[in-house]
Amino acid sequence: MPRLTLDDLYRLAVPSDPQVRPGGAAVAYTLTSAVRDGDENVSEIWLAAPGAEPRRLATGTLPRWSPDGRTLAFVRPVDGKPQIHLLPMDGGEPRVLTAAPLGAGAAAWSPDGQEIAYGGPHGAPDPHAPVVADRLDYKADGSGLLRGITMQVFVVDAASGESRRLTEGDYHADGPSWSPDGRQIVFTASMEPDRDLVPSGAVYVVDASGGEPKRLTTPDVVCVAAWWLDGQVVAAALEGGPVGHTRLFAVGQDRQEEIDTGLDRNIMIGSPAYPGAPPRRLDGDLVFCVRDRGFTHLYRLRGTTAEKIGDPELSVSGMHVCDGRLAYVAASPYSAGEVYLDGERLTSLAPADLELHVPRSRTFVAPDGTEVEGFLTGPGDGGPLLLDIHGGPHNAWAPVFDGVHLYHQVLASRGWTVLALNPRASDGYGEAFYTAAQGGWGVADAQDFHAALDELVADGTADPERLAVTGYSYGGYMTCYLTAHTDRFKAAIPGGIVSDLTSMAGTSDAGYYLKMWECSGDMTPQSPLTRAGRVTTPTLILHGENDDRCPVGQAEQWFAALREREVPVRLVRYPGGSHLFIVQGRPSHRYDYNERIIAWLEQWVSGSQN
Ligand SMILES: CSCC[C@H](NC=O)C(=O)N[C@@H](Cc1ccccc1)C(=O)O
Repeated sequence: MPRLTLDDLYRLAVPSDPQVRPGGAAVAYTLTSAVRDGDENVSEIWLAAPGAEPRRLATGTLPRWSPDGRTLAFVRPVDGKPQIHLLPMDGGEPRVLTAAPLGAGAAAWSPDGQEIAYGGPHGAPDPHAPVVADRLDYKADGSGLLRGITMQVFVVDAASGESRRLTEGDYHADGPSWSPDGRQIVFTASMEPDRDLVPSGAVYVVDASGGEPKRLTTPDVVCVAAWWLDGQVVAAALEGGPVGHTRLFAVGQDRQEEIDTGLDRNIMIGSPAYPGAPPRRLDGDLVFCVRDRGFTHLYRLRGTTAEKIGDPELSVSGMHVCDGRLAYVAASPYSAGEVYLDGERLTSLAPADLELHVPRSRTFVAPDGTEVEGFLTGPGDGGPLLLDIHGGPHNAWAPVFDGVHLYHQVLASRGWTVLALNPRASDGYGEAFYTAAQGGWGVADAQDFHAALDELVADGTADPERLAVTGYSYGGYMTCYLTAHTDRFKAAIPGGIVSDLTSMAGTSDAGYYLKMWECSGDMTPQSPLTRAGRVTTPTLILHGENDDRCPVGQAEQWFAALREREVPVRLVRYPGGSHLFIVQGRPSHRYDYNERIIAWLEQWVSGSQN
């Protein structure tokens, strides 16, 4: 069977956001593909049911069923702005419902199906006016300069399309969820004047007809989302600081109580580039996603006991429950994602005509006794090895096929072994592990990479003369950090990089968070630029030009520092690319990113040219 090539990027279709149809054994989901024509990612809404071929319903994203299951709301751009559309399931074309000047988010149906709440941007920005900032949160990766735009909650009449704004103020409010009687809506917002300096986020409740929102949660938790689940408001929140596991809380007036899952695991509610989904009720029990040693698994809380449900070899990226039926999207070593309903697979999206290399788990022990897990893809026969470092630093590699890092598969076919390591600070190994590099970026975790490489060299898995390193974001940071401390790598490819923590702290949209909580204390030993003079490794820097998380100046600084010392270095800038461009960006950029990694390795690592 043939092996994967980079052109398969244009053949992969990845499902997400499954939604169980009320009263029916069917699941709507979004299916996203990269399309060469127009160089765009196209998302469509599909419907899958047991015993039937999945069928395409419409182009769009964020499918949401009306309570009677007869109408499907979804989001699709009109004149460049996302608007909520309604698709009647008994026939007919979708009709556009909202005319939100800056666009609308996912639909939240009222329990009687008469109205829809949604979060959306609000404001009247003038692109030519001077941009005035009084707080640090004046920009956000993916959106750029906010120019006074805030997120607000709106309610639209599902019949007339008449819309009203429910929240108003100099704060961001989002994630509306209706009370079972349809009289109230909860949402999350951070209304503190110094919310850019103090981690904050609370659950508010407001009458659906309007009025002053009332705060429900107390300031000792930072709420990121809330849902009304069977008459109970449940919030996802952090306690005791902004770096740590997300937990679930039962929310009342002026109080919240942690829902004890008994698991030392991070609750995953889902966000761009991170797997997970909002928790749901299944026959009264709470079902939620957690990170679990690289995988994302589903758990069901029966009373006080959380039980893992579903196939532990699958890694879940989305989940939904309705009328006692559980749908999820999950990836395996052979598929970037399939849709399941009550454990039955409804789709066949895997590239079945390709033979994929399957990642193998392996644990390593760092000098201080910390155990770290990694996944090896490729022959492991003493040939070249590429160390790949994930972002976050609190993300994690999963031992499944993904449609982003296609170079893993191509390199494995060309004799490379790829090591995707989950060093300390990765998610899925407990909270102490998650926070183990706070204030010690590089200083604490560099040993994990060296320990793994030492073991793989010692046992003949990798050739010590043909080691290379790559990584994105935190992984780009660590690639710079490692090459500033060792010459063991023959090539390095940092992407979306962090090179200078001092300038990063003042220019990233998360710079203050980085300085105060991730790299607190003396940043000098943590900053790669401190030791740029030590670098000899030929380095290819790949960076999105519109990255507001790790601004392109980070790449420019590293490029200049290496070039002036005559280290072989190349900088590639991706026009319009945000921090997430390798996941969500133009297909041609994603292809190029993969292609350049392979070409740089083959140029600089001897004996690896094919
Ligand atoms: C409060 S969001 C900043 C952290 C975020 N974490 C999850 O991914 C993130 O974007 N991390 C970057 C690296 C980074 C960390 C802290 C501040 C700026 C950038 C990443 O994706 O690795």
